Amino acid sequence: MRACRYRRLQGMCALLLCVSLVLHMLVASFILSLYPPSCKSPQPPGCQPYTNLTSTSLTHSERRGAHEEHVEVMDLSSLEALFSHPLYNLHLPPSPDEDWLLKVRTKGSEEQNAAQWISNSKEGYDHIDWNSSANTHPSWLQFHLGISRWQLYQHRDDNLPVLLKQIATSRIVSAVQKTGGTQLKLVMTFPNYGQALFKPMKQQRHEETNVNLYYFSDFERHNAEIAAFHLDRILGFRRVPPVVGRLIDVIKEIKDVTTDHKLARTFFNSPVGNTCFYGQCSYYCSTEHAVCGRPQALEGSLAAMLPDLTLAPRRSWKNPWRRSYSRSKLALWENTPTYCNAVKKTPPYDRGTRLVDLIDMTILDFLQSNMDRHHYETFEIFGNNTFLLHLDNGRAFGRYSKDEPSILTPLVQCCRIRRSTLLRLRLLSLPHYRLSDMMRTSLSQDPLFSVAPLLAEPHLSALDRRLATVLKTIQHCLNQQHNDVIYDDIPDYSD
Ligand SMILES: Nc1ncnc2c1ncn2[C@@H]1O[C@H](COP(=O)(O)OP(=O)(O)OP(=O)(O)O)[C@@H](O)[C@H]1O
Ligand SMILES: [Mn+2]
Repeated sequence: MRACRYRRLQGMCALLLCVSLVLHMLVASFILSLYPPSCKSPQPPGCQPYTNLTSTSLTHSERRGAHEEHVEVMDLSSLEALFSHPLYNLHLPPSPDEDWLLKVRTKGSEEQNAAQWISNSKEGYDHIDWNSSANTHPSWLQFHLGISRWQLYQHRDDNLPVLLKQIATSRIVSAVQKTGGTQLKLVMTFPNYGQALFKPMKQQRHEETNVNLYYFSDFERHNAEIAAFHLDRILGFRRVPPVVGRLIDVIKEIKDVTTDHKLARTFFNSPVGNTCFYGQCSYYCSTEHAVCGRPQALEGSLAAMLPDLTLAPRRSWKNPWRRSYSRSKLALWENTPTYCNAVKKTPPYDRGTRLVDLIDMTILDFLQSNMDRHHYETFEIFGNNTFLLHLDNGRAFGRYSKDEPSILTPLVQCCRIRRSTLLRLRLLSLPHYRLSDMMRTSLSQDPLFSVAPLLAEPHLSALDRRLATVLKTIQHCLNQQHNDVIYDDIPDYSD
């Protein structure tokens, strides 16, 4: 650990040693201590599009004949054209050193460049033979090292398809329950010490949320987590951690490998012989809410884990437009049309990009009809000048036959939007780049597409309908001659 020193965490080697009980983190910190800054250069133009990931661990019996043909022919060129558009390739100045989440001093790294970190052979894990050269780093580590002040990954990040494929196909060494939150989720670990957050399928994709359920009683949907990642990327935000679908064998890949005895104790066989489990959590962890394989195969979403909180602490913020989470009470914003005036004067919304970042998140949530954005998180090290993490999208895409106008309230009340966001939204409303088409194409790259489309067609059409509503709302703001509707974050770009 001699060379270890994170940016602005000088002298924190002791802290890193404290947390080194977690082996994968220890490995990460060794590597980070050697990491040369030059590895973060922007991606070269024309690098690989997000490669097709359909050839994963799905068994043939899981596939549907007619649908499978479709899998092979999905044309990625329209999505490729979108991602080649100048609005996705804006020339931004290179990020200064302090804009990287994890970064180390280069001093002293030269003599260690040749060194390799050798792991004690631990059962189930790969032998580590990484050194300080970035191309030996596992994809999860490259992902962590690529997180910056303004985004989780770069546009056309070469590592993204590699990371997704690794999460979708690598052997699962361990699966333990993640505490916190209301619903059952597992942290899965791979042989290269990478980790992902697993959320199981709880609802068939074509089902709509029961109209009598309040939003806070709605189930979470694995396909919503996957679709949110694709939607966020198509919107050009890159603020949702990479998510991929996977068919899990609940016995071989959870029960047999878990060290979580509380979780193991909740496995049982259903009356028709499917293997089910329910884990322990505050609301939805009981025999009645069990998740079941068919008979062992269970669909789920796997989100790449963010760097551990001890390495990259996050701050949680209350959303000023959060719902009351009560059946009878309205929140203040719901009956105060001037609510935004007060928010605009309140730090951190009174300066910088925080308000327009919140509007970006609002637009993502209205499009996917996610009412469950009570909090959002940021990386603490970046202070108030940073992007908002779009975590937890499990309650999105519950209904396609109805839109939820109240989600758009921050935009309606504040009449403010980033110019780059507005221009991309307009682009996505053109026939050539229609949002629903982009989403259909993008989602076809997920491995679970070979079971069934991740979003049913009515959900895709709802996206176009909701996008038109967003654009109409902005037009209404402009017509009312608000003089500060557009926050011009790209003054050099002419449309
Ligand atoms: N990809 C990720 N990497 C690391 N931590 C994550 C990731 N996604 C979510 N988390 C953390 O895990 C916690 C629970 O996740 P999430 O909110 O998705 O679960 P949940 O059960 O839906 O929670 P809630 O009931 O509060 O909505 C969050 O507070 C978040 O900080
Ligand atoms: Mn949730």
